[in-house]
Amino acid sequence: SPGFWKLTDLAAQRVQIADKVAAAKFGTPSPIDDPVREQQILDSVAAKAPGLGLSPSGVVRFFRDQIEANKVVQRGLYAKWTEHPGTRPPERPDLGTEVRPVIDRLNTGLLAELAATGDARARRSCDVRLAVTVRLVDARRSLDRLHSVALGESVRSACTHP
Ligand SMILES: O=C(O)C(=O)C[C@]1(C(=O)O)C=C[C@@H](O)C=C1
Repeated sequence: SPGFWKLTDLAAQRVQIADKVAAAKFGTPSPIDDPVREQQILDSVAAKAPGLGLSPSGVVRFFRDQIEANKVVQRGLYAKWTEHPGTRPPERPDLGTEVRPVIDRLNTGLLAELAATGDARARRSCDVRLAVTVRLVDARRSLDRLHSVALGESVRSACTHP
C-alpha cells in the first residue's frame, strides 16, 4: 500500500540503524538504555505534534514503540556478538556525531509521515494495509528475523481507529 510505504520504510531504517547504535556502545561503559536521550526524543516529538495536527499522546506512544524496537535489535545483536565474537563489528561509530544525527533525521521524517497518513491510519483498513506494507518493506530490505520482528513491533500502534 503506497500510503504507508514511506512511514514503514522509515521505521525499517530506524530498526536497521540500531546496528550502528549497538556497534557504538558494545564494549564501552555506555548502556543500551539511555533514559535521558529517550525523554529528549519524546519531549521533542510531543512538542511538534499539535502543529502537525497530531495528538501528543499518540505520537509519544508511536515513538516509545520505535525506541523499544531499536532496543530489541540492540539486545539481540549484543547477544550474538557476545556468543560469536567473530561477528562483532570491526568499527565503532561515534554515537553523537555519526549515529544520533541520522536517528534525528529519521524521527523528523517519521513525524511528517504520521501527519501525512493521519486519515489513513484512522480507517478500519489501516491494520491490513499496514501489515501488507510491513511485509513488502521487510522483503525489499531483506530484513533478518531480529529486524523483521522489531519492525513489526515498531509500527504496532500506528493505526488509530478503535
Ligand atoms: O541513542 C541511543 O543511545 C539509542 O540507543 C537509540 C535509542 C532510540 O531508539 O532512539 C534507543 C535506546 C536508548 O534508550 C535511547 C535512544
